[in-house]
Amino acid sequence: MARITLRQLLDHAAEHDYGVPAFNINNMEQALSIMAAADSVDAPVIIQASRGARAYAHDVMLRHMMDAVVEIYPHIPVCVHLDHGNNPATCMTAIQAGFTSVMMDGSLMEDGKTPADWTYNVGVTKTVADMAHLGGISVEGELGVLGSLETGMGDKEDGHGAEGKLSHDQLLTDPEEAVKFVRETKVDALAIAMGTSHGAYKFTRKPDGEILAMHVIEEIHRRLPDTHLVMHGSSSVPQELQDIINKYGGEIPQTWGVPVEEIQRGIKNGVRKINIDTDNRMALTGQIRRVLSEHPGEFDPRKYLKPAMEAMTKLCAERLELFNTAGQAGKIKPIPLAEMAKRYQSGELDPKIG
Ligand SMILES: O=C(CO)COP(=O)(O)O
Ligand SMILES: O=C[C@H](O)COP(=O)(O)O
Ligand SMILES: [Zn+2]
Ligand SMILES: [Zn+2]
Repeated sequence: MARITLRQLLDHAAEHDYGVPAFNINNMEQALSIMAAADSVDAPVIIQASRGARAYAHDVMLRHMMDAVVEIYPHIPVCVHLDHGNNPATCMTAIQAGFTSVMMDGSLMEDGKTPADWTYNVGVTKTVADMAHLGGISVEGELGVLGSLETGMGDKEDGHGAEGKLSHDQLLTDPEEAVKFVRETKVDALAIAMGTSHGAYKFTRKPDGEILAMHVIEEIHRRLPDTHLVMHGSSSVPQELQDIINKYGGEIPQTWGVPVEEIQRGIKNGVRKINIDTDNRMALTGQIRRVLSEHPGEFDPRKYLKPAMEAMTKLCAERLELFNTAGQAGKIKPIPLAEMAKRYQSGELDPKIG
């Protein structure tokens, strides 16, 4: 039994100064690629599924897939997390499907596109935290709206994300409000906005402090040193993956992601969960394009999916190494949900705010 809660995993990461990538999955190939990477470097992992992934794969399939990976790799702690839950019901059904952690993203309304106000966000997030903690399940909240500081636009690319132009204030989490938010909701982890966005088109140039506001993370960490921070939209969009896709018929305009050094700087400042989806999508697509273009007669999916999985495994293993997640799996013994529930009840896991 190696399923672990987000809270236990991030507490361990904070204690030992590392970060944990949260990789998105939609199918078996992605799940197996992540696990092969985690196994190769002895790292715990967070596997997350969005609402879109749940609709694509079906909750029953996801549940059995997660059972399968913990059975295949019993020594690897796996946190199964809901990415961007849009309302309390979505979070509750994820818990029923075996997720050990949920994100209640109250930065946007239920429609996933209208920026929400403070009262709404605190209300839904606290509701989910109160309920989930009774069962020992962890909760991530979000304060601030993800979007580009270059254009003021939210990210619509993945079907969720703010619509219309956002103000600078909305795009940068306010450190004072972050303290209040964590105190009122008792979330286990806090996603913050500081210029990253989902998808491949994050920045039109290599980001500096103007458009990737790492100083906001440092400021929040100073005020909330015991809160686990989450960076969304943290794909690096490596040049070589853009190149390979374009070499084999793709058309990805030149773009920049979040440099790994910036994520490492975040990890020194309380970032414990780093969300990565796009990089893996690109790693898979690059190899599928290459194989189909080099071997146009090929029609056995394994012939292109296997190299695709290898590329994804390589990318995941690199991130696990660079975030210092590697080598930590063997040091963690997952705490059962019932025991986590007792710890929440006792107040032991309440946010520590000075
Ligand atoms: O934040 C993410 C999922 O919640 C994924 O971000 P990327 O699109 O940068 O991979
Ligand atoms: O938002 C985060 C992930 O990139 C998931 O994207 P998705 O909603 O297209 O599954
Ligand atoms: Zn997304
Ligand atoms: Zn996200």
